[in-house]
Parts: sequence; C-alpha cells; structure tokens
Amino acid sequence: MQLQGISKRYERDRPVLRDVDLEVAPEERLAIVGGNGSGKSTLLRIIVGLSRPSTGTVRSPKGAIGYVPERFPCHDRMSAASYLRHLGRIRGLGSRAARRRADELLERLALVGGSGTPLRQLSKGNAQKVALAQAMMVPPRLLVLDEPASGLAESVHGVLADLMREAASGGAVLFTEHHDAFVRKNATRICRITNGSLEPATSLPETRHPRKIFRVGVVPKPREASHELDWANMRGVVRTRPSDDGVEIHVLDEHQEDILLAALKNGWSITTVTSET
Ligand SMILES: Nc1ncnc2c1ncn2[C@@H]1O[C@H](COP(=O)(O)OP(=O)(O)OP(=O)(O)O)[C@@H](O)[C@H]1O
Repeated sequence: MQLQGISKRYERDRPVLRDVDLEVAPEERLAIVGGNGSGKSTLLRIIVGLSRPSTGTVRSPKGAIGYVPERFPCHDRMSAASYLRHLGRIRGLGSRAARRRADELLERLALVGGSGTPLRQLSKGNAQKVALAQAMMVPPRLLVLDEPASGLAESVHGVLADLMREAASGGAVLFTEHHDAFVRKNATRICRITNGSLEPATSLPETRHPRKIFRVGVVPKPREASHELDWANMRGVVRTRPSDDGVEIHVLDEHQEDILLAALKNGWSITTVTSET
C-alpha cells in the first residue's frame, strides 16, 4: 500500500492532512498515533477508499481490504452469525466455509449473548467484535483498524492481537489507537500525525504501571523461630506493621517470594498472603 502527496481539506476548513507520503510493507503492523482530531480516521478512510483525498494518490494492494471503523453501524435485526455468513458469501466463500469461519471468529472473540444475537441488540464492545470478525472473514491483504482496542474489554485484547498477527502474516496491518500499551505491544512501526503531517514516531511515552504490592502476614513458630528478623530492611519491603502475634509485611510483587523463603527458613509461619493493589 502506498500513499503519495495525500492532502485532505473538508470544505473550507484548514487542511487536516498535508502532503502525506506512506508506504506499508508486507507483514508490517503500522500504528498511526496522534491527538484527538489530528486526522487519523480521515487517513484510514482515504486508504480504504471511503473518502476521497483533496490531492494525492493511493495505491492499494490487490486483494481484500478488511476495515474496522471506529463505530460499527449495527442497526439490523439480522443475527451476528447470519450477517457474517452473508458477508462471507459476498466475499467469495462457499456457504459451509462461511459458516465455519463465522462460528470460529465469534467463538474466539467470545461474543456475549451468542452468535444468534440480533446486531442491533449488541453492546458497543460486542458490536466491535462483530466488526473485527467481518474484517477477518477472508484473509485481508490489508487490515485497517480504527481504534480496535478502545471499545474492547482487556480480556479480548489478546485475541485482537492474535488476529492482527494472523492478518500481517499474509498481508499488512495499519491501525490507530489511543491505548499506548496496546500500540507498544503490537506495532512493528509507529507514525505520528502532527499538524497534518505524518512523521515516524521513535517512541511513545512510557505508561507507568502501578507496582503490585502484597501483604504477607507472618508469626514466629513457638520454639522454632531462630531469631528476630529485620523485615523492614529486606529488599522490596515497603512497610511493616505489628499484627496480633507477628508482623504484617507489605512487599513488592517481585520480592514476595524472598520474604516467604526468609520466613520459612527462619522458623516463621505464613498466615496470610493478599494482594493490596
Ligand atoms: N466528514 C467531515 N466533515 C467535516 N470535517 C470532518 C469530517 N470528518 C472529520 N472532520 C474533521 O477533521 C478533523 C480530523 O478528524 P478525524 O476524525 O480524522 O481525527 P482523529 O485523529 O481520528 O480523531 P480521534 O482520535 O478523536 O478519533 C477533525 O477536526 C474533524 O472535525
């Protein structure tokens, strides 16, 4: 897929895109990032042919283009499964192959309510799953996804990532996403739109993951506890508090095991281990 000199201006507004050149190579998973209203969806719509650029040319790959829009219009009474089967037939699958593929995709994506649910009754996340499934009914040469992770529960992000990898193994994937961690994990290249221009992005701001802390309760075994331990100064210990007959130790996840081992080696019993975060 190749873009050359793409600009887009809506009516008399200032241009949303200015002179954008882009080439997406086979097997790439390219993320387009940028602030709200920076022109990401506009660029994607131009690539899939839903919007006409004001200037410039688009060279699309031969073969199917799968497109997952930011909002999937889902007003039909038809069930998710019938819709996908129908679409599979339109895209050239036989009826048995279309049924098999639709069932497989809906099962992997865990459509809540089942594949017989009418499209118009689907929640935003479930509609997003059907949108993904329709784009993957036949292997796309180019899969274009507009914020695919944003409406989906985190538990489905792994399936989404698998589908993107599958599409990239026989074509290329281009996606936008505000979810930085998802981009970092799933993009092989990142470009950013700033003031209408598309530039390579060398990095995304690191998201700070809150560190997981565990509370470990320990009590000395009568006659066995060899000596008092200086729990507060052990690695990873955030704080300690005396408990009824022992100590409650707040420790970072990665040092939890050291604390448990120290307790067991020195004749202390572990009474509780609970997650604090
Ligand atoms: N059909 C349209 N007619 C007029 N202006 C439009 C149209 N579609 C988009 N725009 C404008 O173009 C600009 C870019 O919109 P676009 O949806 O491409 O941004 P985006 O980067 O995808 O934003 P977001 O991250 O918020 O989804 C915005 O100022 C938007 O208001």
